[in-house]
Amino acid sequence: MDKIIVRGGKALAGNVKVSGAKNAVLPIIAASILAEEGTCVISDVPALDDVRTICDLLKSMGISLTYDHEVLTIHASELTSVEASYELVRKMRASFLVMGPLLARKGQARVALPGGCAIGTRPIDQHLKGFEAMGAKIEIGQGFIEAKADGRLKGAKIYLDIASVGATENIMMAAALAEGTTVIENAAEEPEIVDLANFLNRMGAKIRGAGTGSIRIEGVEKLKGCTHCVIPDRIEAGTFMVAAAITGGDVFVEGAICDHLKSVTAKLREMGVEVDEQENGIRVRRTGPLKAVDLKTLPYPGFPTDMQSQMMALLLVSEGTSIVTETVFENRFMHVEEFRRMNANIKIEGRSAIVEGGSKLTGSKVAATDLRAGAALVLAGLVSEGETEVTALHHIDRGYVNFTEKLLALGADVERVGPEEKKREAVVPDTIKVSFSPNFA
Ligand SMILES: CC(=O)N[C@H]1[C@@H](OP(=O)(O)OP(=O)(O)OC[C@H]2O[C@@H](n3ccc(=O)[nH]c3=O)[C@H](O)[C@@H]2O)O[C@H](CO)[C@@H](O)[C@@H]1O
Ligand SMILES: C=C(OP(=O)(O)O)C(=O)O
Repeated sequence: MDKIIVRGGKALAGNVKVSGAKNAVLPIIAASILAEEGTCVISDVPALDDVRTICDLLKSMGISLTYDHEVLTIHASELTSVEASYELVRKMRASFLVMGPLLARKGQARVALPGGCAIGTRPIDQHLKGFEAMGAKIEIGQGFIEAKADGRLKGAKIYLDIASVGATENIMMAAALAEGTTVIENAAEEPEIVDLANFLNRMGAKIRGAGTGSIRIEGVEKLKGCTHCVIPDRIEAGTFMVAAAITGGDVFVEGAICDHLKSVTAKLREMGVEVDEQENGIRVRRTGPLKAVDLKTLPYPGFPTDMQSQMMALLLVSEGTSIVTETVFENRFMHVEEFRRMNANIKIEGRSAIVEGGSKLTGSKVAATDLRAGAALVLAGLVSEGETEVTALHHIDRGYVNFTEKLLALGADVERVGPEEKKREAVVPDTIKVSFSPNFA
């Protein structure tokens, strides 16, 4: 079993380059299924386990893919199967995003039920409601969801009860090939939705309003391959912003898009951290003490749930009491128990965690309970006394490219050890560009 070993006490300094966004690239790869002709060439594709999983899923459907220097080439015309297996959907819930494209292109799809995960039950009722409104018949049985359309899907007006990111994406992809116009109201507004809409429009779709609560999609008859560059990962960027702040460091997060990180920037500034928004990235510096602040997770442009645990690590070393309220996922406080092993003083009251700052964190053996929790434990380790060992790294590998190598290059005392590490073939070049051989072929 691999582990990350962190020895606390080093202030991070230097330049770190942000990789392409996991949550943008996954729906984009799913959307490539819609291309009946031509090739999709997607650049800045991060070498993540989740990317491998969705590529394996497309391969299992007869689609061929190649990956070289962060460029993924997809030939989706060869689509032969409309099924997504339990093994692949179980590994990663975003696999469910193939349902909309399959249904739109082939008129049918059979996708394993995604189920819940550590952070919540995560139902898919809004996705299904959208497909049904477009005329699909949905059946659930034997652990699968089967959807069938009689001919093309029909454009519809769909109001989402929750501004779900995944439902907005799945419906948008399905509607791209539907007959007539679809309007999604109370749509999610995340930057990843905009990136997906840009990709679809390059394929020939007619989508307007992505990034607002109302998206209008005029269905077209055919979509074809295109080229696209994925947006930088705002959550990875935010994680390194916190790494700079927690260690009292000075880090330039290269490639971070300031607009995508406004809520994180605002909270860091409230805490007394210097954040300098530049054209090609964000510089984060901290010289003084940190003030406690309250925060509440919300859909974009609110504070992202995917930054909640990293921010909690930072609040642990601030002066005073902070209240962190999680409104997006009902069970996203699993990291609290792990932080407590490091001497953190946190109380949970319903959907809020009362974080007492100022305790001296001590290194300990802890386990990642989800992707962001794993990153947050490493961040806490950077300022803990002694050695912290973080296990269950498969969570971190889902969403961070070369996490330890990037921290190491910023001066952290961190190493990854174990049998998996040997297989990863990671190289750490001067510039910390990706350096991974995922071998998708
Ligand atoms: C691959 C990807 O992009 N993952 C992101 C995406 O997940 P994901 O797309 O799964 O998140 P959603 O926006 O759908 O979920 C938000 C809330 O809506 C609920 N819900 C969702 C769909 C539905 O049909 N019914 C329903 O009740 C969920 O249980 C959750 O409580 O957005 C989340 C919220 O920003 C992020 O934390 C995830 O990192
Ligand atoms: C919750 C996350 O991802 P997913 O939706 O893929 O589980 C995340 O990226 O923090």
